[in-house]
This record gives sequence, structure tokens and C-alpha cells, in this order.
Amino acid sequence: MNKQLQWFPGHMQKTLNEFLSLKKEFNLIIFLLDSRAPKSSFIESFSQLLEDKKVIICLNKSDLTPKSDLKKWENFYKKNFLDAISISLKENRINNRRKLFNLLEKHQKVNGYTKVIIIGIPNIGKSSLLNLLIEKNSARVQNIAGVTKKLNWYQKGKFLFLDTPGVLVPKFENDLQGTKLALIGALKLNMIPVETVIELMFEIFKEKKITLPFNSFLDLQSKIKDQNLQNKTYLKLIDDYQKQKFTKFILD
Ligand SMILES: Nc1nc2c(ncn2[C@@H]2O[C@H](COP(=O)(O)OP(=O)(O)OP(=O)(O)O)[C@@H](O)[C@H]2O)c(=O)[nH]1
Repeated sequence: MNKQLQWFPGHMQKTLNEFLSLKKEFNLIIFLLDSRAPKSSFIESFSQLLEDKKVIICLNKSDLTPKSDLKKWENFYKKNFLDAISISLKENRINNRRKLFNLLEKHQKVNGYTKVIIIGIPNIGKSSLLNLLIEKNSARVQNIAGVTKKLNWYQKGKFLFLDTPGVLVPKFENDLQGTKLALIGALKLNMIPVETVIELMFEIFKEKKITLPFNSFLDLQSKIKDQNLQNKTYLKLIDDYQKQKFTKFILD
């Protein structure tokens, strides 16, 4: 891989700056990570948002990850942040909701409302989590003292949850991280050349001893000469990964 991929145009920095300007509005951050890529979905450029804040790391999509790996990453993040938890928003939703509220209550403010923001890369489950926490029919909060009205807040007990004010697109540090983010669906495939994703996908799968329908990237290219068909095959392989057609494993 000789070409260094970088994709973080100015307007993405602008969104990050908008989030940074909101920092004083919330007390607690739920930073959602994808448990299939627990390291790569932690975006360094979001760190400025976390500074001086209480942060709960939430490893989502645990239903797609081997249980043995989850504990390891939970412990890793517990050492570095206020707390960490792994959840699924697809399976055992009621249990997961209870687990989350127990954790939130452990870290809530003694007096007044605890204002919570959920952040994370695209497609990680932010809306699903917000919906689970507030339950669908919760009304938008209009008039609570100390709460900026221009933002969308939802109340549940002593918590106020902020509806994410924009899309934080991840800035990736290297091709491997970018590829993993594309594989889990956090980066659109027009942001990163699909051949790069596939080439690295073959490398990762080989290292993890996961069998693909072709022995290697070169094998695929030698068997499928037509460029259109090649492209379709690349997209199909990525789709198969996202639809869990392969054994569960952690990408990082
Ligand atoms: N398997 C699985 N899928 C999940 C889980 N949580 C969310 N999803 C799926 O992930 C996709 C994205 O979920 P959203 O809640 O829309 O994610 P988001 O972070 O709000 O997405 P953006 O609006 O793109 O930033 C949806 O198809 C969800 O059904 C989970 O725990 N397990």
C-alpha cells in the first residue's frame, strides 16, 4: 500500500468545532464505539471533545462480536475513562437499557439534571441508543432552566439527553483504520477507493484465518478480468462482511 489516504475536508472540521463549542452544555458523554473495531472506531480527533469531561465508553453491536474479546476491551477502556460497558441495541434491548441506566445513575450529578450527549462515528447506533434511552414517545424538553432551547433535549428521570446536533465524520490516521471504518459501514465507500478496502480486507482476513471466496486480492483480479464485475465483487464481499456472512471476529 503506497498511497496514504487522507480524507478530512474543512467542512468536517467545522462540524467538530461546532461540537466543541457545545462542550459546556453537557456533563456526561457516552462515546459509542463499534465492538467489531473497538480501537479503530475510537477517533483521535474527537479527543478534544472528551477532555475534562466524564466519559462512558460504550462498545455497541456486541451481538456481532465474540464475547471473549468484549471483556478485554471493556477493561481496557475502564482503565482510561470514567467507565465502559458493552451493549447490543439489537439483542436483549430491555436488559441492555437497564444495564445502561444503572451505569448512568452511578455517575449522575448529585443535584439537578445530568446532561448527556451521545457521540460516535456514523452508523454506530447513536439514534438507536437515544431512542432506547428516551423511549419513542418522550417529548422534547422546552423549558428547563439552564438548558439551551435551540438544542433538542429529551428528558428521562434525572437525565437530559441531547439529540446529536450533526454528523461527526471520522478523520482516520492511516489506511488500515480507514479500511476498517469502511468495512463496518462508518465511512461511505466513495470516500475511500474500494480496491484499497478490498486489498486490506484480504490482508486482515488472512491474518485472522478467515476464508474468503478468493485466495487473495490478486487471485480475485486474475479470475475476474472485467472491471465492472470486479467492482461488483468487491462490493459484494463488503456487503457479505456487513451482513455477518463470516465468522464473528474483531477487526482490531
Ligand atoms: N447488529 C446490530 N446492529 C445495530 C446495533 N445498533 C445499531 N445497529 C444498526 O446500525 C445501523 C445504524 O444505526 P443508527 O442508530 O442509525 O446509527 P447512527 O449512529 O445514528 O447513524 P448516523 O445517523 O449515520 O450517524 C442501523 O441499521 C441499526 O439497526 C447493534 O447493537 N447491533
